[in-house]
Amino acid sequence: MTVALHPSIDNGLKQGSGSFAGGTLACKCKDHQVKVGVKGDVAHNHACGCTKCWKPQGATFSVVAVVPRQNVTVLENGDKLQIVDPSAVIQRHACKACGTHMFGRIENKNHPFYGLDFIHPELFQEQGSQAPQFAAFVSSVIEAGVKPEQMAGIRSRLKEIGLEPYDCLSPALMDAIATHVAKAKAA
Ligand SMILES: N[C@@H](CCC(=O)N[C@@H](CS)C(=O)NCC(=O)O)C(=O)O
Ligand SMILES: [Zn+2]
Ligand SMILES: [Zn+2]
Repeated sequence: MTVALHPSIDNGLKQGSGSFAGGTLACKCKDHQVKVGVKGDVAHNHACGCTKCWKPQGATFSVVAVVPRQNVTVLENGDKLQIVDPSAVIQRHACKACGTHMFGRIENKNHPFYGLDFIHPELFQEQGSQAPQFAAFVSSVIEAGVKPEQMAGIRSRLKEIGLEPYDCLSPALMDAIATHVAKAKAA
């Protein structure tokens, strides 16, 4: 049996159009959906295995990407949003009714990723946003109940669909974090 990772990637990656102009994220409620507008395409889209990122029922990974925070606007039913964990680095704004995380925001101005919001591209009503590029925090799925002996199968399935598995972030993002830290230390 094929390992199920996430419904939007289990049948292979759907490549982005390369010219995605942005769109609207909608929560899973049947009515009074929370809607969030996003300008432009996403970046660093990836599968995340951590326990904090929102994933649909039955998924092992979330699919999450970043956009500039100034490109994110709550359009409808913002009164249904609440912050899941105000003490977390990423403040995830979720729909109180259906639990879907609509955007995650970093408020610490000294954080390497300050200025970027985290969103789940599967919630776009439109097609064509950037495809996932890699898998992050892969070992963390064990914290959510995956057995260690399942990990070889999970990593090999991720590679098969074209997502290099990392147990933290991708080298590009780890380099960006280290560069930020080095500059802060030098200042
Ligand atoms: N092993 C931990 C890792 C959590 C973690 O560090 N997640 C990353 C990727 S989303 C992060 O940047 N978290 C910051 C936060 O959740 O606020 C878990 O699965 O809960
Ligand atoms: Zn909802
Ligand atoms: Zn995560």
